[in-house]
Amino acid sequence: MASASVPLAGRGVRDLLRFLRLVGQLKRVPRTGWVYRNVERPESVSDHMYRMAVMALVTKDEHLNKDRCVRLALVHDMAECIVGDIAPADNIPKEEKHRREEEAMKQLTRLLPEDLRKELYELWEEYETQSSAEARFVKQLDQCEMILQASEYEDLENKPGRLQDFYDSTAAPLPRP
Ligand SMILES: Nc1nc2c(ncn2[C@H]2C[C@H](O)[C@@H](COP(=O)(O)O)O2)c(=O)[nH]1
Ligand SMILES: [Mn+2]
Repeated sequence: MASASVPLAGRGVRDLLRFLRLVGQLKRVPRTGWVYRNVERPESVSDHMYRMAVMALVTKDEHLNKDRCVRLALVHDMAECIVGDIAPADNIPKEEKHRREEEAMKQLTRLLPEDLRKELYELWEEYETQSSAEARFVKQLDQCEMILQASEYEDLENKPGRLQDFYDSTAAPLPRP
């Protein structure tokens, strides 16, 4: 929350609450990939980002700034509270997906004080442009979290292999061990 030493004025509080209510919508955005495969009670986008943040938290790699990885994980899909969860099957051109998400991040962060606006927008941009080792690692966590979730759904349904395409699409050799 905003610094206790500099309490937000009336409008600032209202805007912060608007921001938090928008972000709260992520709890109710189901992950499209599972919806399309008729998974029962599919996880939400916030469920996905939460476990990615935990995965980053338990990472041991002295070459990475772990705190930055946790922050990147928590912000990377934040735009989906406005744009929704666009899956490859939606066939939305990546330029259009980027335009929608960029506009959503501007709309979201506009509700924050300048310093926080800059911090969150730059985190999102770093992940979107994959411009750091941390961002590239978090992208791998994104894929790892998805296939871990796929395996859990297969176990829950006792249907091994039903979600094989989620594994196949991430099969490209990960550049990190
Ligand atoms: N059927 C597939 N769906 C996929 C695949 N890769 C991602 N997805 C889904 C998962 C999410 O619902 C959505 C986007 O995920 P992000 O975390 O990138 O926002 O698309 C896949 O290979 N097959
Ligand atoms: Mn994601």
